[in-house]
Amino acid sequence: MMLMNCYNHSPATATTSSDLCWKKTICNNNPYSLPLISRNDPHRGRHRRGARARPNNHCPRRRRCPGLSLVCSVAPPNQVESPVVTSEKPPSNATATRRECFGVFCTTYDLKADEKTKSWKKLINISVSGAAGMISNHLLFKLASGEVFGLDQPIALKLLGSERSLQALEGVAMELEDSLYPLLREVSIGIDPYEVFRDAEWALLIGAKPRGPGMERADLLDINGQIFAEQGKALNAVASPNVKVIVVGNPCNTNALICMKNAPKIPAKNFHALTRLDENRAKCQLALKAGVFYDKVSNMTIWGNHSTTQVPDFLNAKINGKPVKEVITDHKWLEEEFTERIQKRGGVLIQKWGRSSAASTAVSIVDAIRSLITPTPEGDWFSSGVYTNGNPYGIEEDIVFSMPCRSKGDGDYELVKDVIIDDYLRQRIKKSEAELLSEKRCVAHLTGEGVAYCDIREDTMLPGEQ
Ligand SMILES: NC(=O)C1=CN([C@@H]2O[C@H](COP(=O)(O)OP(=O)(O)OC[C@H]3O[C@@H](n4cnc5c(N)ncnc54)[C@H](OP(=O)(O)O)[C@@H]3O)[C@@H](O)[C@H]2O)C=CC1
Ligand SMILES: O=C([O-])CC(=O)C(=O)O
Repeated sequence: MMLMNCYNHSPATATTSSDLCWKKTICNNNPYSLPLISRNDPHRGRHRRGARARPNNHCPRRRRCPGLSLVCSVAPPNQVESPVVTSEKPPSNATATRRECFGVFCTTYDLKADEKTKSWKKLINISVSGAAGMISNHLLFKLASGEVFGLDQPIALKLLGSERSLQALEGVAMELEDSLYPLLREVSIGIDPYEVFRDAEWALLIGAKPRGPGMERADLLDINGQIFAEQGKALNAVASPNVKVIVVGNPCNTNALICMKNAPKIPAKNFHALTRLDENRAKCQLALKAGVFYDKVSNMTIWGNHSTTQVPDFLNAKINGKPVKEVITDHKWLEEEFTERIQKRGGVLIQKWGRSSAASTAVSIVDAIRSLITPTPEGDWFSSGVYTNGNPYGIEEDIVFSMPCRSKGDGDYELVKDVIIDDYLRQRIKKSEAELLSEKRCVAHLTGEGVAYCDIREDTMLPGEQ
């Protein structure tokens, strides 16, 4: 084992030289943000592999907190000017290039020197936004445990928060420290996406503003869209060129589109909007109705938007390898009750639980990742919100739409060709398509496609809204 780094202390927590190392993204206007240095630290002066040497006393340079670099002003939702979509890092972030680490994760080890770990794969970087939120609170521990990427895959977690959540983010990082996960080799926290997304191989974009009382869907699209435009630019500038991006924060399909459009260097195919929770919900309800365990339900597609227009496809789904309609003969239930139950499941849960699905969402993010890194079982598929260009179903191009996918386990996917689309399905797919097209018009100012025009007629809902 090689101990390779220095230790810094937060004024609030510094005790002895061998205590935790506290390095965090800091803000000019935050006096708490300049960490003290332990001059007694025996390891002072020995640096982490790949880290830049610091100025003489090891004090990290002050860095500027960029906040949101908005690509356009927030204008009335029906008339907004188009920004220039650029992949350049805004000048205000110019100094923010140093890698961060947190606490015990500032220590690095030579994995190849240890019998138990020398056969492990190369460490991968996973960036997570909204890392202090409810979903992340479940997800991060699953990632760290090895249940997602495997027990021979060491990981680095790079956690993105904001000024408002920085303390909470430290709490999350402390819990990760205290969990002693063998595979978790690095943790860093920060509020600058240009820092946190650096070299990311996976970006799990969870952070988003929830819709407040009286807020129109168009407002939500604009506010969250700006976050995802900024994060797209940051990914474009600093992430691994083949980074896989899973957008969870709502409205996730259009957020994924915005993110993708602002990251022209990253293949469009690499962007996903999470609809796996909807797929899981649909499998559960079909299993319940058929009186079988839910592992008997396969080929479950969610078509369209992660909203109440989504279409859970009972036509192509199977139970014990048979078409659902042969097993569940109450077709009225399938068309009406089942469909609406899935579309509104999130809202019912909020009524019972008082907050939106967090644990099951985290599980579905795990499922979504695993579906991309393990070969899809023969004959089956999974749902993901992906870019429609070149789709074989006649769905309008240039939107992010949930469709059936298969993967060879290499992180990539292909759309499934052999699905049946009848009039019922087509009509409903069209409705979700129309909704996504109108969402796209509302955010044209964020995708670099001109002046936004917002004509959302029905105020459609996220699954969690009623
Ligand atoms: N696709 C899907 O299937 C599902 C999607 N979701 C969506 O996932 C998202 C996160 O849910 P959850 O973790 O429960 O929510 P939480 O409210 O617990 O956390 C959300 C995080 O988003 C960040 N956030 C809040 N407001 C803003 C803002 N104005 N600008 C930037 N970031 C903000 C906050 O992080 P910070 O303070 O660090 O900025 C916060 O930690 C929501 O958008 C939710 O609707 C939820 C369930 C299912
Ligand atoms: O609406 C929300 O925030 C929650 C959500 O997406 C869901 O439960 O599917």
